[in-house]
Amino acid sequence: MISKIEPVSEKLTEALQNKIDFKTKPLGALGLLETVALQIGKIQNTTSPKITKPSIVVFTADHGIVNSKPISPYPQEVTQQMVLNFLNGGAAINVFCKQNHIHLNIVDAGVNADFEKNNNLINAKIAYGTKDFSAEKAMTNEQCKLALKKGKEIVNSLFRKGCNTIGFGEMGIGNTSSAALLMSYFTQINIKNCVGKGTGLNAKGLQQKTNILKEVFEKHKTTINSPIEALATFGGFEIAMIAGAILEAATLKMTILVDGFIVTSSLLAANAIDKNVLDYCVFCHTSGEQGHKKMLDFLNAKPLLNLGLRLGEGTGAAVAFPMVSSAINFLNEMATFKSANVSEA
Ligand SMILES: Cc1cc2ncn([C@H]3O[C@H](COP(=O)(O)O)[C@@H](O)[C@H]3O)c2cc1C
Ligand SMILES: O=C(O)c1cccnc1
Repeated sequence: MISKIEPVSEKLTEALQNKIDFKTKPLGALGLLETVALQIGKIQNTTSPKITKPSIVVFTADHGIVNSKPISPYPQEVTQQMVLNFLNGGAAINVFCKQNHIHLNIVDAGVNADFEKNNNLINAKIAYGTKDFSAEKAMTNEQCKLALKKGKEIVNSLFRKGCNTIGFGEMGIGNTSSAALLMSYFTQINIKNCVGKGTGLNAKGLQQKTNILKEVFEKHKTTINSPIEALATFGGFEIAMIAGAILEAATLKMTILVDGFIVTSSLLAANAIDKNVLDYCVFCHTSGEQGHKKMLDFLNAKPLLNLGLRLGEGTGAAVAFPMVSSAINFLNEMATFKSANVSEA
């Protein structure tokens, strides 16, 4: 695949670093906020970056494996019920987006239900859930490519409406299993070290899930020859759509707010397609799902927060957003030693 994502420009790196260093504070004293300010300055290729129309898009879909194997404590219908909860404003992501003035969009990427027409729900349904990957590939390569394309189109449309900062979230009962399989494939970490408790399995349930996913991984691993085939084999529609969304956001030089375990599994696929994508990623938090820290280490990422969140929906991105705003604001608004008449070291 030809790289469409340009690496960030280094043209203003020195000017940005000087601007950061001349602010009225000890050198480096704003820690990771300085790293984020420098990164977004490079992404936007300006020493005065701005956040415009910050948005989070939650992609939702169902997983065939849920109805055949005990990999999640919750039943499949929770996915569709949560979509209605998102539309009614009652989920965690609704609360945090409202609090932080982030535009929220919900996408049906492949939920096993039909929804009444709703202006707040984008219909990008590929199918009524994926196939059961313990028996066959979760989706065809064509469905996977379609999911990537729809993810790209959704981001492109938000970009055209003025959004330059975007986070992604997901909802899909069973999707920590897909994410663990993708993690093992892309990082080469043994599947047993990728599987976690998800929505809250006990020790016995975790052992069961691990055994099931080990078998699934062994069944398919030799038939996968590309990142797209990995996504198609292990699913789900929301994860593939987020991978397409991430690739488009980076192509358009948007700042990407990376959420937790599931979204980072999409990023692993996007990174395998085009590693320049990482230049555009701000890592928002370390999820409580045990594999996430290892994913982040694989990507050399230093996330902003570690709150023990293990929810998904984009909540880590929404909660970290004010910190990203702080990074932009100190860069644009703080006085310099000279302007404020403060003595330098
Ligand atoms: C009520 C509820 C709300 C959620 N919001 C996000 N998830 C999260 O949990 C699911 C993945 O965990 P597993 O693989 O164990 O099923 C995903 O839907 C994810 O977004 C939720 C899960 C539940 C139950
Ligand atoms: O970190 C996540 O994205 C996550 C963790 C557990 C359950 N659902 C999502």
